[in-house]
Amino acid sequence: MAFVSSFNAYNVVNLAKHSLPPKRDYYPFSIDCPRLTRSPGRVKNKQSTLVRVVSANQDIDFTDPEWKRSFQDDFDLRFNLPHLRDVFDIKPRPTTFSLKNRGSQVIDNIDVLEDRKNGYVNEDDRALLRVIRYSSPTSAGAECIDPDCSWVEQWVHRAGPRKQIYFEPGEVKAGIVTCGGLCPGLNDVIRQIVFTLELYGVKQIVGMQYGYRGFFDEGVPEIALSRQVVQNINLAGGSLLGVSRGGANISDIVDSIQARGIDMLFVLGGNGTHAGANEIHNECCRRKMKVSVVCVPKTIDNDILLMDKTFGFDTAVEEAQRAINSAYIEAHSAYHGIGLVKLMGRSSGFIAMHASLASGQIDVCLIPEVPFSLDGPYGVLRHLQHLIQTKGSAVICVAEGAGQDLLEKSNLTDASGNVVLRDIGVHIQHQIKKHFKEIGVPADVKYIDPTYMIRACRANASDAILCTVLGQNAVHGAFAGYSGITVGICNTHYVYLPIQEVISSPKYVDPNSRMWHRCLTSTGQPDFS
Ligand SMILES: Nc1ncnc2c1ncn2[C@@H]1O[C@H](COP(=O)(O)OP(=O)(O)OP(=O)(O)O)[C@@H](O)[C@H]1O
Ligand SMILES: O=P(O)(O)OC[C@H]1O[C@](O)(CO)[C@@H](O)[C@@H]1O
Ligand SMILES: [Mg+2]
Repeated sequence: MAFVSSFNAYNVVNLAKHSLPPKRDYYPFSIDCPRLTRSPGRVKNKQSTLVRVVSANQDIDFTDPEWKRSFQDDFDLRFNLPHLRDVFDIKPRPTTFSLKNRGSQVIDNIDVLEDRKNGYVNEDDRALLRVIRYSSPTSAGAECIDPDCSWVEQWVHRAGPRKQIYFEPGEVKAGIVTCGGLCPGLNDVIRQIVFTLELYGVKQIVGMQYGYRGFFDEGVPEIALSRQVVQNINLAGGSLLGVSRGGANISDIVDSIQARGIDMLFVLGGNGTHAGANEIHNECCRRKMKVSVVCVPKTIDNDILLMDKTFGFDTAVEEAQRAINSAYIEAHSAYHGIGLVKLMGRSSGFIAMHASLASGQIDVCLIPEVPFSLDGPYGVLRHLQHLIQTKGSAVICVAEGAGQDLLEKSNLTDASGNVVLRDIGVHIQHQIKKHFKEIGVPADVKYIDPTYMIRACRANASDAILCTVLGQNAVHGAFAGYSGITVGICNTHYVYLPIQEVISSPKYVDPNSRMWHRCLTSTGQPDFS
């Protein structure tokens, strides 16, 4: 077979350690991981004031007529996808994925098939990351690179099946792992990954149980996955494989990957999981293991950079409607009723903002990105007083990460190192009761905390489609030979992004964005700062 010349060499030391049969995928040459280590940052403009920018961390001289070209070159380098070819001297073979192929059939001569009907994506295809041309930095939500906010094209790699692949499907062992908190759609993604792997002709697919723990806890064995096993898992919420936080020792995980002979690892998780997956990718690279590590971003918080949205978010927002609607009915039916709903969102207020917008029943939306006071003439409590006087009732939606500065600082962290937040919902509830008691006005406060109800449910239709496409593209990305990448949706197009580019920080609601402005227009709330 015309395939991958240097796969026949292996790393004898590592293999001996785990008493494995020799595999073709360990490569003894000393080639360093070539990935750039730059991260997004801020650029100084010529007046030396800091402009909010989309990317790049070097100083740019905007008086240089070539600055835009340098910026774009730098951008292209950063968004270039890490590929197994960067480390291994490998050659591709024609893909076994064909829309005319149904798994069992081996395609000997791909050229006889019509490419267009198979839907292959060219390696050089790109999607535009930013699509708005702002005429001024003062435009709502403007993300500017230079002081004039000029138009700079930023292209990222298009996701999809390639005509050439870098693995022999019959020899591949693929692993899937789900980490972090639950999220609607995890099962849909697992299911599509399995389906698509089988379409390529992969026979060995395993699920690692309970997140990264599954790699090192001998009490939780890997489980074999097949179309039959995953056929109906999308009908329920949760994760077939289980999830967990903490305990990610990268060296142990990579030892385990090596010992199990995993060639492709699909990692479903949020920011923390992505950081772990990137380290796994780098460690595999350092050990010269030919393993493709591909992430699928999972978080109801929608806080992953550069993406339109993450799967599970839509469902969470939809589920949050039920809580908001109940709070509204309670508040509306009571004399001086005040409904309060706390929604998830550790660092970002996307769920609270979108749920408020969707319900149309919220009078006050509080998110982590926008500071507020409870007390004083411009505080939330005075506004509630006004709402009770004028409307007779009020409904508040607060994100869990909002107003943490009003509470005692928390020194606790969870197993993954995330700060355990103080309960802003309980605090606001107490403050409202106290305030109305002090001013001698009756208020009937009803507090609803639907926290786990909005994520322990089955994906809705829009998330189910998103999960399907992301799961398929994750497999296409691995077969295309990429590693250390994640798959996302940018401006409605599906793309591959280097993990490193999406983990530099959580994505936040921009208080200057049109969406936040729309939310304020909808609630009619004033500025509480
Ligand atoms: N910086 C990091 N480097 C390596 N591993 C990490 C890092 N941060 C977190 N992890 C590991 O990734 C896994 C998931 O992390 P975490 O609990 O933060 O969830 P997450 O992926 O951010 O998802 P969620 O959106 O539910 O918070 C854990 O096993 C954790 O130990
Ligand atoms: O209680 P757990 O499982 O740690 O999850 C809570 C966290 O999950 C998240 O929704 C992220 O998935 C955060 O907003 C929230 O703080
Ligand atoms: Mg996280």
